[in-house]
Amino acid sequence: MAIKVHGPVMSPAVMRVVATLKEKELDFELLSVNMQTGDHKKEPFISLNPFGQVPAFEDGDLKLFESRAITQYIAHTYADKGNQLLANEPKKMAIMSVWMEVESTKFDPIASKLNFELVVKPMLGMVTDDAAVTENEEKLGKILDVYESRLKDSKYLGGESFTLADLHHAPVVHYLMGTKVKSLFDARPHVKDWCADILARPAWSKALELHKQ
Ligand SMILES: N[C@@H](CCC(=O)N[C@@H](CS)C(=O)NCC(=O)O)C(=O)O
Repeated sequence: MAIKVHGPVMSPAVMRVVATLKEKELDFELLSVNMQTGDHKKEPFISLNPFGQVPAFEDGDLKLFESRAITQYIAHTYADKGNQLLANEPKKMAIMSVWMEVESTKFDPIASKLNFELVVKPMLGMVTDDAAVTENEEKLGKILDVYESRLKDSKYLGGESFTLADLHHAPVVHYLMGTKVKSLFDARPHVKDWCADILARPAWSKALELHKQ
């Protein structure tokens, strides 16, 4: 049975899953969920994710939600397909997990808030809260200082090879690159190179092609 991803491809959390499937060269079906009409808060979607958020995911009889849990399932289950996205031994895996946690608990809340203020609100004709932008730019700068120091010593966050710890950042980094917040990434040379590297991956370009459809 085909892998199914439910959710709009413009959503960063959906893109996290789509990029992983592209890295793994897996076929999948993308099923749209109309968030404007609130379909993510109603049946049948709510049976797939009781929290009413995209994405939801199906692989045969397995149903999952939470994008980072889904990417880890894909990377483990399809380890022999496409590009390897996991570290290959327990200590390296633990370091990779550290940076996956950093992404989800430290980077993402701040970066997603900036994405909401600077990308989503203008798209929806809403007014950007400049004070919130300033406050979160300051917070993001401090987080990126830590990234800069990590990436001085290590090509990727999890180690010397690209892993899910890097991939999980790609969607929000992609959107922020089109905003004034890009200067925060560019001001830190190792962070700048890392962003260019993770966004230049063929799988990421293939995932972005879905935005055009
Ligand atoms: N932790 C969740 C977050 C998912 C999430 O925030 N999805 C957003 C779209 S990117 C959403 O569904 N927002 C609508 C809502 O929260 O009602 C994940 O990674 O899957």
